[in-house]
Amino acid sequence: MNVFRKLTTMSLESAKKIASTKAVDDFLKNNTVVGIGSGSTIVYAVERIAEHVKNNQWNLKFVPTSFQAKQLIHKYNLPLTDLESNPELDLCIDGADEVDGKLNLIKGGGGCLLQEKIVASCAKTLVIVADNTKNSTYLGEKYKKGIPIEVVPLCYLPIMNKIRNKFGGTISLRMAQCKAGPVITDNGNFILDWIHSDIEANWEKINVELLQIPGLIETGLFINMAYKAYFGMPDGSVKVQLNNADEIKRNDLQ
Ligand SMILES: O=C[C@H](O)[C@H](O)[C@H](O)COP(=O)(O)O
Repeated sequence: MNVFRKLTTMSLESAKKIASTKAVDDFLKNNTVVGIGSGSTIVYAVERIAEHVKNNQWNLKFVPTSFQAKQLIHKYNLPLTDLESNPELDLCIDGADEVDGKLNLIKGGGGCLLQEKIVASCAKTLVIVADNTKNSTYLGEKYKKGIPIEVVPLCYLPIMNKIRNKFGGTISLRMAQCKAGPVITDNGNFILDWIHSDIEANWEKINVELLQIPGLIETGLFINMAYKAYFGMPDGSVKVQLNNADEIKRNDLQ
């Protein structure tokens, strides 16, 4: 492996780890219900959570946002629960593909956006952990693969046409890497990736309009949902970004 490439990869992984460690140390409390996000960064958060549970004998329960998250919860022998037993969560920790200046997010690069958004919406506080490459001014500045959109398989093509005709941009059906055909989500659906590179885009309005399309289940636009984001920086520090919007839930200030 090229040495430069190896060093870059290592520093990104360590950036994910320091962000996750600090977020967990700041937000995890005893006797709470916690949502566990999906992706590569959340792995470090769960590692840290498992240390707290073991060292402090904490009584916590965990709601997964994907098959992967459920496996992580099992791997560390953490107590698993669901939204039927625990419809209200104290905290949800998750990664993101991009975080803009207002803490709006693009999520779903790993195809897990639907359950992630449901679980986050049931939590008092959503905290995001990421490496510094995810920190941007506007959505689409850094993450170039487009907005992930989960759709019912039978209408993926009309939905692609409707989005293209109404909003422009380019849109594609996400194809699997080790299987012939499309990616199938944990919910049995397809994912579209929509590239719309207007830096002035009103994502809140677009998100509402997208959700009007029959068969379009959910978007990877998480608008005004995150309270705080932790970014691991190349110098080993952690940058913390806060959502100052009045309506955002903030259980660390209570
Ligand atoms: O569908 C995947 C999720 O939204 C992830 O949280 C997101 O893609 C970030 O993943 P990673 O931490 O691997 O960059």
